[in-house]
Amino acid sequence: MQIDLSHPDFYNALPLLRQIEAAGFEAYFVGGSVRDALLGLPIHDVDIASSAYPEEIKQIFRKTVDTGIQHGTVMVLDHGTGYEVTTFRTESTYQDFRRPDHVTFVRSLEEDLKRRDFTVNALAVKQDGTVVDLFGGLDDLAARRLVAVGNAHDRFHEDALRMMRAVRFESQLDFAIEAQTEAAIAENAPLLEKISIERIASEFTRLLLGIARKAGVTTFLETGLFKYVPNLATEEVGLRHFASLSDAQLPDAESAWTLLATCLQVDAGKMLRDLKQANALISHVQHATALVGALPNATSLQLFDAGAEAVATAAVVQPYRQPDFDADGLLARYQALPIHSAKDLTISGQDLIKAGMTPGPLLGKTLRHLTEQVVADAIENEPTILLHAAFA
Ligand SMILES: Nc1ccn([C@@H]2O[C@H](COP(=O)(O)OP(=O)(O)OP(=O)(O)O)[C@@H](O)[C@H]2O)c(=O)n1
Repeated sequence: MQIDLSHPDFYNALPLLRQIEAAGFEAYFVGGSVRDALLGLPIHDVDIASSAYPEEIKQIFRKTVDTGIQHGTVMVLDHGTGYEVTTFRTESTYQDFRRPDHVTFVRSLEEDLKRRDFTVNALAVKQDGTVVDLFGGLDDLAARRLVAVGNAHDRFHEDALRMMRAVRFESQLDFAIEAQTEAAIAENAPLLEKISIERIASEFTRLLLGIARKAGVTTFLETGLFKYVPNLATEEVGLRHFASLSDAQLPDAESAWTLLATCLQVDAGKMLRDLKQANALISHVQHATALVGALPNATSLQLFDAGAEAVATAAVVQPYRQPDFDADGLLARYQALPIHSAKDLTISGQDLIKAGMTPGPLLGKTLRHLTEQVVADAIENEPTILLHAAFA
């Protein structure tokens, strides 16, 4: 089987593979880019695996950076682009079920491929485009099947995150997880407790954004993986409800978490803080969740307080909960608000002080009160009217 390597990400890296070969070593494209190219999907980073040891790679190329040399990865700089070249390796002791404690470099491609997670991720491509398929990955790709390489229990004991990767790939690629692999996930699900929350949450977010979200969430439930994720462990009913909604793909993490939080009826802020998500995401989802909870009869003030981003997210999310919801109408209502920020008031705190108000809590309260009245269209956003209302 040959693969077309005309995609610029592969094509531009071909001289590197040739140079490694010319020095007497093997070099292949491996991992997700090979899988995605064969599926006709856009590819991201190309990974190169080689029989050359890191020190040998550094001798072959003039410009290199030691990005992860203890794990065998050296970045080769070529015309301003960096390519990660990783030495074939095996991992021998796996005490924390997360990262290999000990990496052993090997010269054999087979040794390297057999420690990878799934057969579709264990394909290698030579510089002439020949696909090396030692574990049936091509058949599994064609059948859209996710199968652990070798013994599934061993693969999940080596790295328990792979169980989350399985449900993520199920959703992202619309693959089915093969029965023995799925049974091994159900059996080993408690190992997830050893994995950092950030890594679990990152895979879960990708699951939420996949094209087969319903299937991914269902397997996440059926295998019991959910029991080992903070805040989701007690939410089986809400997760089932979530899985029953429209399967249309969600556009971004904000809408995904907002839809989930409203289905689970949990405090979105707490859930996302516990899952160690970024503050910007937490704040966005908190506002959007509050608004979605108030729809379809949200007041102008609720729209104003939610803000543009959260209103846009609510307009995306609500139709999943209520298919006949008028999302455009919601956006139009927001656009039609007299102001969109307290800064849009035609007077400022300084103006109130100049007019005789003492700086302090009353000033803030007054500005808020004026904002509320303008948003509700009770008074006009006009300086003399606002000043009059402030001292009324
Ligand atoms: N827990 C893991 C992570 C990665 N891999 C192997 O390392 C490759 C690269 O991993 P990564 O870049 O994390 O994921 P991809 O499979 O490339 O998928 P994506 O780019 O969609 O994350 C995988 O294809 C797989 O062969 C693995 O065996 N076990």
